[in-house]
Amino acid sequence: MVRAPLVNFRRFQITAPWPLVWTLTGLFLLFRLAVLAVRFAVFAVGHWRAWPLVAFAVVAAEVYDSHGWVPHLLVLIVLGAAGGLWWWRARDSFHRLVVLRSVSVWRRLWVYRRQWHEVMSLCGLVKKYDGGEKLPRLLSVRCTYATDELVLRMPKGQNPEVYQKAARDLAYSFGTRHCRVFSVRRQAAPHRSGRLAWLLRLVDRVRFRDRPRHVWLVFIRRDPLTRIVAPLPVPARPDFTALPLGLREDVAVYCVRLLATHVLIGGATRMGKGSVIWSLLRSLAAGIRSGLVRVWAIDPKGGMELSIGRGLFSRYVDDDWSRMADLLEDAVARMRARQQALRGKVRVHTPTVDEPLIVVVIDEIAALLAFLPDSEIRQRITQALGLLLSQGAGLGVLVVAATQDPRKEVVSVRDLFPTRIALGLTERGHVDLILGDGARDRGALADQIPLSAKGVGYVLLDGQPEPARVRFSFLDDELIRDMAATFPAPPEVQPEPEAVPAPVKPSPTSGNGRHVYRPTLPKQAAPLLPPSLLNALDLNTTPNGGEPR
Ligand SMILES: Nc1ncnc2c1ncn2[C@@H]1O[C@H](COP(=O)(O)OP(=O)(O)OP(=O)(O)O)[C@@H](O)[C@H]1O
Repeated sequence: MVRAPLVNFRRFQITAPWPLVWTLTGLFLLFRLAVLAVRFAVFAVGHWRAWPLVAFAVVAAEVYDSHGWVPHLLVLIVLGAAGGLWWWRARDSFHRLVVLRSVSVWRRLWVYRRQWHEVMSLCGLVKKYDGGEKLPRLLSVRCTYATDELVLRMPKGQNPEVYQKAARDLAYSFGTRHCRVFSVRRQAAPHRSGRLAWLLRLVDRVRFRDRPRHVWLVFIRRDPLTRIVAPLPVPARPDFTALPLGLREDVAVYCVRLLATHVLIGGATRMGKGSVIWSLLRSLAAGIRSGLVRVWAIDPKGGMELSIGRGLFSRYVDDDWSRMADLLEDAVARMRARQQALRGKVRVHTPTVDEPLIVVVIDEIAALLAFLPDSEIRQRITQALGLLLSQGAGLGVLVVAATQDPRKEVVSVRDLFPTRIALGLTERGHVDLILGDGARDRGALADQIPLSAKGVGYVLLDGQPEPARVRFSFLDDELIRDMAATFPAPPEVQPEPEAVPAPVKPSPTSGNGRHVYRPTLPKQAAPLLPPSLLNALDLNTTPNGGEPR
Protein backbone atom coordinates (compact mmCIF):
# COMPACT_ATOMS: atom_id res chain seq x y z
CA MET A 1 0.00 0.00 0.00
CA VAL A 2 1.35 3.41 -0.98
CA ARG A 3 1.35 5.86 1.88
CA ALA A 4 0.46 9.47 1.12
CA PRO A 5 3.06 12.09 2.46
CA LEU A 6 2.10 13.75 5.68
CA VAL A 7 2.80 17.23 4.26
CA ASN A 8 2.36 18.01 0.64
CA PHE A 9 5.16 20.52 0.00
CA ARG A 10 4.04 21.19 -3.55
CA ARG A 11 1.14 23.04 -2.13
CA PHE A 12 3.54 25.57 -0.62
CA GLN A 13 5.64 26.21 -3.76
CA ILE A 14 5.63 29.78 -5.06
CA THR A 15 6.56 30.55 -8.62
CA ALA A 16 9.71 32.80 -8.71
CA PRO A 17 8.94 36.46 -9.63
CA TRP A 18 11.60 36.48 -12.33
CA PRO A 19 10.58 39.76 -13.93
CA LEU A 20 11.01 41.54 -10.58
CA VAL A 21 14.40 39.91 -9.93
CA TRP A 22 15.71 40.91 -13.36
CA THR A 23 14.42 44.41 -13.00
CA LEU A 24 16.08 44.93 -9.62
CA THR A 25 19.37 43.42 -10.83
CA GLY A 26 19.28 45.61 -13.92
CA LEU A 27 18.62 48.72 -11.87
CA PHE A 28 21.45 47.86 -9.48
CA LEU A 29 23.91 47.36 -12.34
CA LEU A 30 22.79 50.58 -13.96
CA PHE A 31 23.34 52.43 -10.69
CA ARG A 32 26.88 50.97 -10.33
CA LEU A 33 27.62 51.93 -13.93
CA ALA A 34 26.45 55.48 -13.29
CA VAL A 35 28.64 55.69 -10.17
CA LEU A 36 31.64 54.46 -12.16
CA ALA A 37 30.93 56.97 -14.93
CA VAL A 38 30.71 59.83 -12.43
CA ARG A 39 33.94 58.72 -10.74
CA PHE A 40 35.68 58.56 -14.08
CA ALA A 41 34.38 62.03 -14.99
CA VAL A 42 35.63 63.41 -11.67
CA PHE A 43 38.98 61.71 -12.19
CA ALA A 44 39.24 63.06 -15.74
CA VAL A 45 38.36 66.58 -14.65
CA GLY A 46 40.75 66.33 -11.67
CA HIS A 47 43.54 65.32 -14.05
CA TRP A 48 42.73 67.81 -16.78
CA ARG A 49 46.38 68.70 -17.02
CA ALA A 50 47.05 65.24 -18.49
CA TRP A 51 44.53 65.61 -21.34
CA PRO A 52 46.89 67.19 -23.87
CA LEU A 53 49.50 64.55 -23.08
CA VAL A 54 47.02 61.72 -23.58
CA ALA A 55 45.75 63.26 -26.81
CA PHE A 56 49.31 63.77 -27.99
CA ALA A 57 50.22 60.14 -27.21
CA VAL A 58 47.16 58.83 -29.10
CA VAL A 59 47.91 60.97 -32.18
CA ALA A 60 51.62 60.03 -32.03
CA ALA A 61 50.76 56.32 -31.95
CA GLU A 62 48.37 56.73 -34.91
CA VAL A 63 50.93 58.62 -36.95
CA TYR A 64 53.63 56.07 -36.13
CA ASP A 65 51.35 53.27 -37.34
CA SER A 66 50.62 54.95 -40.63
CA HIS A 67 53.85 56.89 -41.45
CA GLY A 68 56.65 55.54 -39.23
CA TRP A 69 59.02 57.74 -37.15
CA VAL A 70 59.91 60.41 -39.75
CA PRO A 71 56.99 62.77 -38.90
CA HIS A 72 57.98 62.55 -35.23
CA LEU A 73 61.52 63.61 -36.04
CA LEU A 74 60.25 66.52 -38.13
CA VAL A 75 57.91 67.67 -35.36
CA LEU A 76 60.77 67.47 -32.85
CA ILE A 77 63.03 69.59 -35.08
CA VAL A 78 60.31 72.21 -35.61
CA LEU A 79 59.49 72.33 -31.89
CA GLY A 80 63.17 72.60 -30.96
CA ALA A 81 63.72 75.44 -33.42
CA ALA A 82 60.60 77.28 -32.21
CA GLY A 83 61.68 76.83 -28.58
CA GLY A 84 65.18 78.08 -29.36
CA LEU A 85 63.77 81.13 -31.12
CA TRP A 86 61.40 81.83 -28.22
CA TRP A 87 64.23 81.49 -25.70
CA TRP A 88 66.40 83.83 -27.76
CA ARG A 89 63.77 86.54 -28.32
CA ALA A 90 61.77 86.44 -25.03
CA ARG A 91 63.77 84.66 -22.40
CA ASP A 92 61.56 85.69 -19.46
CA SER A 93 58.32 84.32 -20.87
CA PHE A 94 60.12 81.17 -22.07
CA HIS A 95 61.43 80.55 -18.56
CA ARG A 96 58.07 81.25 -17.00
CA LEU A 97 55.87 79.32 -19.39
CA VAL A 98 58.14 76.47 -20.48
CA VAL A 99 61.01 75.91 -18.05
CA LEU A 100 59.21 76.53 -14.75
CA ARG A 101 56.07 74.72 -15.88
CA SER A 102 58.09 71.68 -16.92
CA VAL A 103 59.92 71.75 -13.59
CA SER A 104 56.55 71.99 -11.81
CA VAL A 105 55.16 68.94 -13.65
CA TRP A 106 58.32 66.98 -13.04
CA ARG A 107 58.52 67.77 -9.32
CA ARG A 108 54.81 67.21 -8.84
CA LEU A 109 55.06 63.70 -10.24
CA TRP A 110 58.52 62.64 -9.15
CA VAL A 111 59.05 64.35 -5.81
CA TYR A 112 55.61 64.93 -4.35
CA ARG A 113 53.08 62.45 -5.81
CA ARG A 114 55.48 59.52 -5.61
CA GLN A 115 56.22 60.04 -1.90
CA TRP A 116 52.98 61.70 -0.83
CA HIS A 117 51.38 58.81 1.02
CA GLU A 118 54.62 57.79 2.73
CA VAL A 119 55.58 61.32 3.86
CA MET A 120 52.10 62.25 5.01
CA SER A 121 51.88 59.06 7.06
CA LEU A 122 55.34 59.45 8.59
CA CYS A 123 54.70 63.11 9.46
CA GLY A 124 51.47 62.15 11.22
CA LEU A 125 49.16 63.99 8.85
CA VAL A 126 46.93 61.03 7.90
CA LYS A 127 43.63 60.57 9.69
CA LYS A 128 42.01 57.19 10.24
CA TYR A 129 38.25 56.89 9.74
CA ASP A 130 35.83 54.02 9.28
CA GLY A 131 38.59 51.49 8.77
CA GLY A 132 40.24 53.60 6.05
CA GLU A 133 42.73 56.46 5.74
CA LYS A 134 42.07 60.10 4.98
CA LEU A 135 45.07 61.77 3.33
CA PRO A 136 45.64 65.47 2.67
CA ARG A 137 44.96 65.89 -1.03
CA LEU A 138 47.67 67.42 -3.21
CA LEU A 139 45.94 69.92 -5.50
CA SER A 140 48.76 71.72 -7.27
CA VAL A 141 52.49 72.31 -7.39
CA ARG A 142 53.96 75.56 -8.71
CA CYS A 143 57.71 76.00 -8.90
CA THR A 144 59.82 79.14 -8.98
CA TYR A 145 63.60 79.11 -9.20
CA ALA A 146 63.86 79.02 -5.42
CA THR A 147 60.64 77.50 -4.13
CA ASP A 148 57.95 74.86 -4.66
CA GLU A 149 54.49 76.08 -3.70
CA LEU A 150 52.04 73.27 -2.96
CA VAL A 151 48.34 73.65 -2.40
CA LEU A 152 46.64 70.86 -0.51
CA ARG A 153 43.23 70.18 0.93
CA MET A 154 43.18 69.04 4.52
CA PRO A 155 41.11 66.02 5.49
CA LYS A 156 38.31 66.75 7.93
CA GLY A 157 39.44 67.02 11.54
CA GLN A 158 42.58 69.06 10.83
CA ASN A 159 43.54 72.73 10.88
CA PRO A 160 46.60 74.57 9.52
CA GLU A 161 48.32 74.52 12.91
CA VAL A 162 48.94 70.78 12.51
CA TYR A 163 50.92 71.52 9.36
CA GLN A 164 52.78 74.40 11.01
CA LYS A 165 53.93 72.02 13.71
CA ALA A 166 54.98 69.41 11.14
CA ALA A 167 56.72 71.96 8.90
CA ARG A 168 60.27 70.92 9.70
CA ASP A 169 59.48 67.22 9.27
CA LEU A 170 57.86 67.96 5.94
CA ALA A 171 60.82 70.04 4.78
CA TYR A 172 63.38 67.37 5.54
CA SER A 173 61.15 64.57 4.22
CA PHE A 174 60.95 66.23 0.82
CA GLY A 175 64.67 66.98 0.79
CA THR A 176 64.68 70.69 1.66
CA ARG A 177 65.63 72.62 4.80
CA HIS A 178 62.73 75.05 5.09
CA CYS A 179 59.00 74.69 4.69
CA ARG A 180 56.62 77.56 5.34
CA VAL A 181 52.97 76.90 5.95
CA PHE A 182 50.32 79.46 5.05
CA SER A 183 46.69 79.22 5.94
CA VAL A 184 45.59 81.85 3.42
CA ARG A 185 46.26 82.35 -0.25
CA ARG A 186 49.50 84.24 -0.80
CA GLN A 187 48.58 86.07 -3.99
CA ALA A 188 45.75 88.57 -4.04
CA ALA A 189 43.34 88.58 -6.98
CA PRO A 190 44.86 90.50 -9.92
CA HIS A 191 43.62 93.96 -10.73
CA ARG A 192 41.51 93.78 -13.91
CA SER A 193 40.94 96.52 -16.42
CA GLY A 194 39.64 96.69 -19.98
CA ARG A 195 36.42 95.64 -21.68
CA LEU A 196 36.24 92.14 -20.28
CA ALA A 197 37.25 93.22 -16.79
CA TRP A 198 33.78 92.64 -15.36
CA LEU A 199 33.80 89.06 -16.59
CA LEU A 200 37.32 88.38 -15.33
CA ARG A 201 36.43 89.93 -12.00
CA LEU A 202 33.51 87.52 -11.71
CA VAL A 203 35.80 84.59 -12.51
CA ASP A 204 38.33 85.89 -9.97
CA ARG A 205 35.67 86.13 -7.34
CA VAL A 206 35.14 82.38 -7.67
CA ARG A 207 38.81 81.50 -8.17
CA PHE A 208 40.06 83.59 -5.26
CA ARG A 209 37.25 82.86 -2.84
CA ASP A 210 38.18 82.01 0.71
CA ARG A 211 39.08 78.32 1.04
CA PRO A 212 39.38 77.49 4.72
CA ARG A 213 40.32 73.86 4.06
CA HIS A 214 43.22 74.68 1.78
CA VAL A 215 46.77 74.99 3.08
CA TRP A 216 49.71 76.41 1.15
CA LEU A 217 53.12 74.81 1.73
CA VAL A 218 56.19 76.59 0.43
CA PHE A 219 59.35 74.47 0.25
CA ILE A 220 62.56 76.45 -0.12
CA ARG A 221 64.55 74.47 -2.68
CA ARG A 222 67.39 76.90 -3.03
CA ASP A 223 67.81 79.47 -0.26
CA PRO A 224 68.19 82.79 -2.04
CA LEU A 225 68.94 84.51 1.26
CA THR A 226 72.37 82.97 1.74
CA ARG A 227 73.78 85.65 -0.53
CA ILE A 228 74.05 89.33 0.42
CA VAL A 229 71.23 91.35 -1.12
CA ALA A 230 72.56 94.23 -3.19
CA PRO A 231 71.09 97.71 -2.56
CA LEU A 232 67.81 98.13 -4.38
CA PRO A 233 67.26 101.00 -6.80
CA VAL A 234 65.97 104.22 -5.23
CA PRO A 235 62.30 104.69 -6.21
CA ALA A 236 61.82 107.99 -8.07
CA ARG A 237 58.93 108.79 -5.76
CA PRO A 238 58.49 106.76 -2.61
CA ASP A 239 55.31 104.71 -2.47
CA PHE A 240 54.62 104.68 1.26
CA THR A 241 52.40 101.63 0.89
CA ALA A 242 55.24 99.53 -0.54
CA LEU A 243 58.81 100.63 0.15
CA PRO A 244 61.30 98.03 -1.16
CA LEU A 245 63.72 96.92 1.57
CA GLY A 246 65.06 93.52 0.61
CA LEU A 247 64.36 90.09 -0.76
CA ARG A 248 61.89 87.45 0.40
CA GLU A 249 62.81 83.81 0.37
CA ASP A 250 60.44 83.25 -2.54
CA VAL A 251 62.65 85.79 -4.39
CA ALA A 252 59.97 88.46 -4.44
CA VAL A 253 61.01 91.94 -3.34
CA TYR A 254 60.04 92.57 0.26
CA CYS A 255 58.20 95.87 0.66
CA VAL A 256 57.11 97.50 3.88
CA ARG A 257 54.07 99.70 4.34
CA LEU A 258 55.07 102.92 6.07
CA LEU A 259 51.70 104.63 6.22
CA ALA A 260 50.08 105.15 9.59
CA THR A 261 52.37 102.74 11.38
CA HIS A 262 55.48 102.64 13.56
CA VAL A 263 58.25 100.10 13.04
CA LEU A 264 60.16 98.21 15.70
CA ILE A 265 63.29 96.33 14.63
CA GLY A 266 64.52 93.72 17.11
CA GLY A 267 67.81 91.89 16.70
CA ALA A 268 70.79 90.71 18.67
CA THR A 269 73.92 92.78 18.49
CA ARG A 270 75.59 92.91 15.05
CA MET A 271 72.73 91.08 13.33
CA GLY A 272 72.05 93.90 10.90
CA LYS A 273 69.55 96.30 12.48
CA GLY A 274 71.45 99.06 10.75
CA SER A 275 70.83 97.48 7.35
CA VAL A 276 67.07 97.66 7.94
CA ILE A 277 67.29 101.35 8.79
CA TRP A 278 69.55 102.18 5.84
CA SER A 279 67.44 100.13 3.42
CA LEU A 280 64.40 102.07 4.60
CA LEU A 281 66.16 105.40 4.26
CA ARG A 282 67.28 104.42 0.75
CA SER A 283 63.73 103.67 -0.28
CA LEU A 284 62.70 107.07 1.10
CA ALA A 285 65.69 108.93 -0.34
CA ALA A 286 63.93 110.65 -3.24
CA GLY A 287 61.21 111.85 -0.84
CA ILE A 288 63.87 113.11 1.57
CA ARG A 289 65.48 115.20 -1.17
CA SER A 290 62.16 116.65 -2.31
CA GLY A 291 61.09 117.45 1.27
CA LEU A 292 58.15 115.05 1.21
CA VAL A 293 59.80 113.10 4.01
CA ARG A 294 61.69 114.56 6.97
CA VAL A 295 63.87 112.20 8.94
CA TRP A 296 64.73 113.15 12.50
CA ALA A 297 67.43 110.86 13.79
CA ILE A 298 68.57 109.95 17.27
CA ASP A 299 71.65 107.82 17.72
CA PRO A 300 72.19 107.19 21.43
CA LYS A 301 75.34 105.23 20.62
CA GLY A 302 77.19 108.50 20.01
CA GLY A 303 76.74 108.52 16.25
CA MET A 304 78.39 105.14 15.62
CA GLU A 305 75.58 104.06 13.29
CA LEU A 306 73.73 107.06 11.88
CA SER A 307 76.24 109.93 11.72
CA ILE A 308 77.62 108.56 8.48
CA GLY A 309 74.40 109.51 6.67
CA ARG A 310 74.02 112.89 8.42
CA GLY A 311 73.03 114.66 5.21
CA LEU A 312 69.79 112.67 4.98
CA PHE A 313 68.50 113.92 8.30
CA SER A 314 66.60 117.14 8.85
CA ARG A 315 67.42 116.88 12.54
CA TYR A 316 70.04 114.76 14.18
CA VAL A 317 71.22 114.25 17.76
CA ASP A 318 73.78 111.79 19.02
CA ASP A 319 75.55 113.41 21.94
CA ASP A 320 73.15 115.03 24.38
CA TRP A 321 70.27 113.24 26.16
CA SER A 322 68.45 116.47 26.83
CA ARG A 323 68.53 117.42 23.13
CA MET A 324 67.20 113.97 22.30
CA ALA A 325 64.26 114.63 24.63
CA ASP A 326 63.80 118.06 23.01
CA LEU A 327 63.69 116.47 19.55
CA LEU A 328 61.01 114.01 20.62
CA GLU A 329 58.98 116.74 22.31
CA ASP A 330 59.21 118.84 19.15
CA ALA A 331 57.85 115.86 17.23
CA VAL A 332 54.96 115.70 19.71
CA ALA A 333 54.34 119.42 19.19
CA ARG A 334 54.25 118.95 15.39
CA MET A 335 51.88 116.06 15.88
CA ARG A 336 49.58 118.15 18.07
CA ALA A 337 49.57 120.99 15.54
CA ARG A 338 48.52 118.54 12.83
CA GLN A 339 45.89 117.09 15.11
CA GLN A 340 44.33 120.54 15.40
CA ALA A 341 44.52 121.21 11.68
CA LEU A 342 43.14 117.82 10.58
CA ARG A 343 40.52 117.32 13.27
CA GLY A 344 37.18 116.47 11.68
CA LYS A 345 38.60 116.62 8.15
CA VAL A 346 40.56 113.43 7.52
CA ARG A 347 41.51 110.43 9.56
CA VAL A 348 44.92 109.79 8.04
CA HIS A 349 47.40 112.49 7.11
CA THR A 350 48.64 112.55 3.50
CA PRO A 351 52.27 113.69 3.24
CA THR A 352 52.95 116.83 1.22
CA VAL A 353 56.03 119.03 0.98
CA ASP A 354 54.37 121.57 3.30
CA GLU A 355 53.23 118.90 5.73
CA PRO A 356 55.79 116.15 5.21
CA LEU A 357 55.93 112.67 6.64
CA ILE A 358 58.10 112.95 9.74
CA VAL A 359 60.04 109.78 10.48
CA VAL A 360 61.80 109.71 13.83
CA VAL A 361 64.60 107.14 13.59
CA ILE A 362 66.07 105.86 16.85
CA ASP A 363 68.97 103.47 16.58
CA GLU A 364 68.86 101.93 20.08
CA ILE A 365 65.61 102.75 21.80
CA ALA A 366 66.51 100.76 24.94
CA ALA A 367 69.27 103.27 25.65
CA LEU A 368 66.63 106.02 25.89
CA LEU A 369 64.03 104.11 27.85
CA ALA A 370 65.87 101.82 30.24
CA PHE A 371 69.54 102.62 30.50
CA LEU A 372 69.45 106.42 30.64
CA PRO A 373 70.92 107.54 33.93
CA ASP A 374 69.02 110.86 34.25
CA SER A 375 65.53 109.90 35.41
CA GLU A 376 63.95 113.28 34.61
CA ILE A 377 65.09 113.17 30.99
CA ARG A 378 64.12 109.52 30.80
CA GLN A 379 60.62 110.41 31.94
CA ARG A 380 60.34 113.18 29.33
CA ILE A 381 61.50 110.77 26.62
CA THR A 382 59.15 108.00 27.72
CA GLN A 383 56.23 110.37 27.79
CA ALA A 384 56.99 111.90 24.40
CA LEU A 385 57.52 108.48 22.84
CA GLY A 386 54.28 107.21 24.36
CA LEU A 387 52.39 110.12 22.82
CA LEU A 388 54.03 109.74 19.43
CA LEU A 389 53.45 106.00 19.32
CA SER A 390 49.87 106.17 20.46
CA GLN A 391 48.72 109.13 18.34
CA GLY A 392 51.34 109.93 15.71
CA ALA A 393 50.76 107.17 13.15
CA GLY A 394 47.67 108.62 11.51
CA LEU A 395 49.13 112.13 11.71
CA GLY A 396 52.24 111.32 9.72
CA VAL A 397 54.70 111.40 12.61
CA LEU A 398 56.18 107.92 12.65
CA VAL A 399 58.78 106.23 14.79
CA VAL A 400 61.24 103.66 13.46
CA ALA A 401 63.25 102.21 16.32
CA ALA A 402 65.76 99.41 16.75
CA THR A 403 66.48 97.44 19.89
CA GLN A 404 68.63 94.54 20.97
CA ASP A 405 66.37 93.64 23.88
CA PRO A 406 62.61 93.55 23.26
CA ARG A 407 61.56 92.81 26.85
CA LYS A 408 58.82 95.00 28.29
CA GLU A 409 60.97 96.19 31.18
CA VAL A 410 63.50 97.45 28.62
CA VAL A 411 61.20 98.73 25.85
CA SER A 412 58.13 99.68 27.83
CA VAL A 413 56.38 101.06 24.73
CA ARG A 414 56.92 97.89 22.68
CA ASP A 415 53.23 97.10 22.24
CA LEU A 416 52.59 100.44 20.56
CA PHE A 417 54.57 99.46 17.43
CA PRO A 418 52.19 97.91 14.88
CA THR A 419 54.93 96.81 12.44
CA ARG A 420 57.66 94.55 13.79
CA ILE A 421 60.76 93.02 12.28
CA ALA A 422 62.70 90.24 14.02
CA LEU A 423 66.31 89.75 12.93
CA GLY A 424 68.54 87.09 14.44
CA LEU A 425 67.80 86.82 18.17
CA THR A 426 69.62 85.12 21.02
CA GLU A 427 66.59 83.84 22.90
CA ARG A 428 63.66 81.76 21.76
CA GLY A 429 61.24 83.78 23.91
CA HIS A 430 62.24 87.06 22.23
CA VAL A 431 60.63 85.98 18.95
CA ASP A 432 57.09 86.16 20.28
CA LEU A 433 57.91 89.35 22.18
CA ILE A 434 58.70 91.05 18.89
CA LEU A 435 56.37 89.42 16.39
CA GLY A 436 53.49 88.60 18.71
CA ASP A 437 52.20 85.53 20.49
CA GLY A 438 52.56 82.27 18.61
CA ALA A 439 54.75 83.74 15.84
CA ARG A 440 57.52 81.25 16.55
CA ASP A 441 55.11 78.33 16.36
CA ARG A 442 53.87 79.68 13.05
CA GLY A 443 57.40 79.48 11.64
CA ALA A 444 59.39 82.55 12.74
CA LEU A 445 62.55 80.79 13.89
CA ALA A 446 64.50 84.01 14.44
CA ASP A 447 66.48 82.48 17.30
CA GLN A 448 67.83 79.88 14.88
CA ILE A 449 69.19 82.37 12.36
CA PRO A 450 72.93 81.67 12.18
CA LEU A 451 75.36 84.43 13.14
CA SER A 452 76.59 84.55 9.57
CA ALA A 453 73.11 85.43 8.27
CA LYS A 454 73.30 89.15 8.99
CA GLY A 455 70.32 91.14 7.84
CA VAL A 456 68.09 88.03 7.66
CA GLY A 457 64.89 88.22 9.64
CA TYR A 458 61.19 87.45 9.89
CA VAL A 459 58.37 89.84 9.12
CA LEU A 460 54.60 89.66 8.99
CA LEU A 461 53.16 90.43 5.59
CA ASP A 462 49.89 92.26 5.15
CA GLY A 463 46.89 90.02 5.71
CA GLN A 464 48.92 86.91 6.53
CA PRO A 465 49.23 85.47 10.01
CA GLU A 466 52.30 83.43 9.04
CA PRO A 467 55.67 85.18 9.10
CA ALA A 468 57.89 85.43 6.03
CA ARG A 469 61.69 85.20 5.97
CA VAL A 470 63.49 88.09 4.30
CA ARG A 471 66.98 89.51 3.89
CA PHE A 472 67.46 93.25 3.94
CA SER A 473 69.71 94.88 1.40
CA PHE A 474 73.18 95.76 2.61
CA LEU A 475 74.52 99.28 2.11
CA ASP A 476 78.21 99.76 2.82
CA ASP A 477 79.60 102.97 4.32
CA GLU A 478 80.69 104.31 0.96
CA LEU A 479 77.21 103.92 -0.50
CA ILE A 480 75.60 105.53 2.54
CA ARG A 481 77.89 108.56 2.21
CA ASP A 482 77.13 108.69 -1.47
CA MET A 483 73.40 108.48 -0.78
CA ALA A 484 73.59 111.26 1.80
CA ALA A 485 75.41 113.45 -0.72
CA THR A 486 72.97 112.67 -3.56
CA PHE A 487 69.74 112.95 -1.57
CA PRO A 488 70.39 115.59 1.06
CA ALA A 489 67.50 116.79 3.19
CA PRO A 490 66.52 120.38 2.37
CA PRO A 491 66.99 122.82 5.24
CA GLU A 492 64.33 122.44 7.91
CA VAL A 493 61.65 125.13 7.61
CA GLN A 494 60.88 126.52 11.02
CA PRO A 495 57.13 126.56 11.61
CA GLU A 496 55.50 129.89 12.16
CA PRO A 497 55.47 130.62 15.85
CA GLU A 498 51.77 131.42 16.17
CA ALA A 499 50.63 128.29 14.32
CA VAL A 500 52.67 125.85 16.33
CA PRO A 501 52.41 125.15 20.00
CA ALA A 502 55.36 125.29 22.28
CA PRO A 503 57.11 121.97 22.74
CA VAL A 504 55.95 119.89 25.66
CA LYS A 505 58.20 120.83 28.54
CA PRO A 506 57.82 119.64 32.05
CA SER A 507 56.78 122.38 34.39
CA PRO A 508 58.80 122.99 37.45
CA THR A 509 58.05 120.55 40.19
CA SER A 510 55.20 121.46 42.45
CA GLY A 511 55.64 121.65 46.13
CA ASN A 512 55.30 117.90 46.60
CA GLY A 513 58.03 117.14 44.09
CA ARG A 514 55.66 115.82 41.35
CA HIS A 515 55.86 117.13 37.81
CA VAL A 516 52.85 119.00 36.55
CA TYR A 517 52.35 119.86 32.86
CA ARG A 518 50.56 122.87 31.54
CA PRO A 519 48.28 122.74 28.54
CA THR A 520 50.27 123.20 25.35
CA LEU A 521 47.50 123.51 22.78
CA PRO A 522 48.03 125.69 19.73
CA LYS A 523 46.65 129.17 19.90
CA GLN A 524 43.45 128.54 17.95
CA ALA A 525 42.53 125.64 20.20
CA ALA A 526 43.75 127.07 23.46
CA PRO A 527 41.32 129.60 24.88
CA LEU A 528 40.20 127.35 27.66
CA LEU A 529 41.57 129.82 30.18
CA PRO A 530 43.33 133.16 29.75
CA PRO A 531 47.03 133.06 30.76
CA SER A 532 46.27 135.15 33.82
CA LEU A 533 43.90 132.52 35.11
CA LEU A 534 46.18 129.65 34.14
CA ASN A 535 48.59 130.85 36.82
CA ALA A 536 45.85 130.47 39.36
CA LEU A 537 45.48 126.76 38.60
CA ASP A 538 46.14 124.33 41.34
CA LEU A 539 49.48 122.91 40.32
CA ASN A 540 48.90 119.65 42.11
CA THR A 541 46.36 118.54 39.52
CA THR A 542 46.68 118.11 35.81
CA PRO A 543 44.49 120.73 34.21
CA ASN A 544 41.71 119.68 31.84
CA GLY A 545 43.04 119.51 28.34
CA GLY A 546 46.61 119.45 29.58
CA GLU A 547 49.15 116.81 28.74
CA PRO A 548 48.55 113.49 30.35
CA ARG A 549 51.15 112.44 32.86
N1 LIG B 1 71.86 92.99 5.26
C1 LIG B 1 73.12 92.62 5.48
N2 LIG B 1 73.71 91.78 4.63
C2 LIG B 1 74.98 91.38 4.86
N3 LIG B 1 75.76 91.78 5.88
C3 LIG B 1 75.21 92.64 6.76
C4 LIG B 1 73.87 93.10 6.60
N4 LIG B 1 73.60 93.93 7.61
C5 LIG B 1 74.70 93.98 8.35
N5 LIG B 1 75.67 93.22 7.85
C6 LIG B 1 77.02 93.02 8.41
O1 LIG B 1 76.88 92.93 9.82
C7 LIG B 1 77.62 93.93 10.48
C8 LIG B 1 76.80 94.51 11.62
O2 LIG B 1 75.73 95.20 11.05
P1 LIG B 1 74.93 96.35 11.83
O3 LIG B 1 75.89 97.34 12.37
O4 LIG B 1 73.90 96.85 10.90
O5 LIG B 1 74.32 95.51 12.98
P2 LIG B 1 73.52 96.08 14.20
O6 LIG B 1 72.55 95.03 14.58
O7 LIG B 1 72.99 97.44 13.88
O8 LIG B 1 74.66 96.19 15.27
P3 LIG B 1 74.57 96.91 16.71
O9 LIG B 1 73.90 95.92 17.61
O10 LIG B 1 75.98 97.14 17.04
O11 LIG B 1 73.75 98.15 16.52
C9 LIG B 1 77.95 94.96 9.40
O12 LIG B 1 79.20 95.53 9.60
C10 LIG B 1 77.91 94.20 8.13
O13 LIG B 1 79.21 93.72 7.81
